[in-house]
Amino acid sequence: MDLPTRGGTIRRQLPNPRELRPLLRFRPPRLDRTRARLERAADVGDIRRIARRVTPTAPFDYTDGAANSEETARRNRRAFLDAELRPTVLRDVATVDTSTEILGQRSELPLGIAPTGFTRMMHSAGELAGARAAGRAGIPYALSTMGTTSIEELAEQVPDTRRWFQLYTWHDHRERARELVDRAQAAGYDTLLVTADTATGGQRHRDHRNGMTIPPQLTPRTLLDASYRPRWWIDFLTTEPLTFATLSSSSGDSMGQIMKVFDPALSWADIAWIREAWDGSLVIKGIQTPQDARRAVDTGVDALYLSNHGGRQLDRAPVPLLELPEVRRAVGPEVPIILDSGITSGGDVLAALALGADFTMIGRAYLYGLMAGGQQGVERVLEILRAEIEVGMRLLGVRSIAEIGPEHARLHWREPRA
Ligand SMILES: Cc1cc2nc3c(=O)[nH]c(=O)nc-3n(C[C@H](O)[C@H](O)[C@H](O)COP(=O)(O)O)c2cc1C
Ligand SMILES: O=C(O)C(=O)c1ccccc1
Repeated sequence: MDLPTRGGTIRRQLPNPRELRPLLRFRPPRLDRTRARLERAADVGDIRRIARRVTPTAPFDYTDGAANSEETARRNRRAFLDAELRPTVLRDVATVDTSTEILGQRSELPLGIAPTGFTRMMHSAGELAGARAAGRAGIPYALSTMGTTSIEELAEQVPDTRRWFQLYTWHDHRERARELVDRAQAAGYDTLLVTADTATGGQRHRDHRNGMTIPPQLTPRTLLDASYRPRWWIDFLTTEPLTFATLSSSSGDSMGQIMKVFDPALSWADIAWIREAWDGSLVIKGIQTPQDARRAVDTGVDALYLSNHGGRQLDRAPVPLLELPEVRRAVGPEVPIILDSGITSGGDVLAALALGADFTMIGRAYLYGLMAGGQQGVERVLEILRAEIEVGMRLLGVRSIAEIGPEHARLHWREPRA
């Protein structure tokens, strides 16, 4: 074959068939299909598509969905996409350091794994997979009160991962909250996140429509779905039944019933006794306005966690990224701010840091990885985000997380029309 080039042509020799023979004898080792699929995924969106293919509709929708109109989850994403990243060029970014410090300890990335309930329903590897992947990446992992691995087992199995514990309190069961706090303390969790945006459960319409129950059940309705995803069901039915970090049992309850367990009477007065009961760092998760941010600081928390629960609670709630600059102004430069809701890329993380956050968390992004490929899937998500953060830092012209400042992002890529 002759290829035209500027200087003339290059004659390409066709190979002698005899030389091809050794190639034909070569048998590639059987590739691990999951790993190959994960490797081909370029971003978290690709990982989500794999997750959707291999996970039954009900658990996928529980994870992917949000409250009511789901508009809050869309706004969370839109705010990140509308943010503009503003480079400072010619800064010698030959070496960049993605690590930072949060609540007194180093984290290799400005990012942690957010607490999620029912994690062994997304994939049988569940919380242990998330915590192991976090440990390998050198970032913190938060266990939910509604997790499906006990406080003690997680600590025992994954002792080297930095562990945070997220607290939900139950109606009429305040003493149980105290017991959980004591257990988390005894098991070496260093930070307590008290979730404040869950006075009651959000209304998740996808769960209602799917007739979702905990645990998922094989009904005529789910059988067809199961025929497309037999691997998930085999896995689910042959591994340890769902037990909870803290609940005694759950047997076929609908999401609507489960959402009734939350304690609507939880108030600011409770933060004071929790502060007394807990020796480690204390964080209120689910702060959504500058006013509440100031109030939280006044009660003596160690950090604020700005979150609308990924749009899963109050529909049309404020978008954390959009509130962030005003919250930062309200509380001053010293109070650490952790932010989540809508983060799916390294660029999202950098935008949050530039606009005033110190640290970020991911919920769905890591769960897509978990559904797509267990621990390997979470590791792939963290690797994708790590690479995006590193490339993003170089292109922004910063060598360290501390160098990221307000000059590096604007909330809207063009001024909103007047
Ligand atoms: C499936 C799922 C379960 C969750 N369970 C909890 C929980 O038990 N406790 C809690 O405080 N937040 C929970 N969250 C909220 C996350 O901690 C986090 O705030 C949210 O996922 C962030 O938004 P993102 O998914 O867009 O990253 C859950 C989120 C998801 C997606
Ligand atoms: O789904 C959630 O967002 C959540 O916080 C939760 C977790 C477990 C049970 C109920 C709600």
